[in-house]
Amino acid sequence: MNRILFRTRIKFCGFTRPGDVRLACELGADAIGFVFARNSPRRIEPEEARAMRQALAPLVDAVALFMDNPVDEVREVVRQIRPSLLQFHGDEDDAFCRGFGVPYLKAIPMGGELAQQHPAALHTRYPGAAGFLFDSHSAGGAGGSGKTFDWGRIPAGVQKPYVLAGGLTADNVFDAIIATLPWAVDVSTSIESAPGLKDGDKMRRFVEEVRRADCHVLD
Ligand SMILES: O=C(O)c1ccccc1NCC(=O)[C@H](O)[C@H](O)COP(=O)(O)O
Repeated sequence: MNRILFRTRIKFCGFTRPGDVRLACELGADAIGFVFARNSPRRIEPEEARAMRQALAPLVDAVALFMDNPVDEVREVVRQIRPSLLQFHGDEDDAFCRGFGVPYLKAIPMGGELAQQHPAALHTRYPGAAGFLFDSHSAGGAGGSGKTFDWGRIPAGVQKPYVLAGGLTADNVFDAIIATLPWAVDVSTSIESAPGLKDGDKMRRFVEEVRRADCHVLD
């Protein structure tokens, strides 16, 4: 992909307060993630997510995140929130992920066996995916850990857009973008003061560093 004038998209994930959503949009987020995974400290109910959905600025995507949720739960979120993208972190297969009529991202656990496979295996296993999200958790583990993984493990030759996630911070996102040239970056922990509570200064610094990487001329 030609990176001249490329703009790395930014997804901020795990919101629980409408005011944080408004601020994130003003600061330049392209997508806002709402977590419906069970046992997550950032999990919200569909009713709460509706209020935050209304706080979204125009042209900013709402992403609904799941991890092995029952089909009825996903349906209910889709009905109430109307997300533009779904994100699946569990053992969901392509048929399940495609079954809601909304484009989806499949999270790939970089601590898990899928990470070792040839990219063709990812495409074969998830032909309907709009893209992949490489995150630091192991298979069966939850995201939002604040931990990084070895970016060198991202399979070369992935044909779909991919999102880099896992332990990104304002201090490492410049290097992460230069090293991996992702379509987008996704962050949760490092822009928080506590799980689910976002911090304006941390979000601003993160956006500034992504913009700095986008202005960096590659050799
Ligand atoms: O955020 C969670 O609590 C969560 C729980 C279960 C599955 C996935 C989860 N989050 C996934 C995300 O999209 C995070 O933004 C991504 O893992 C990066 O998180 P972090 O390492 O904290 O920046």
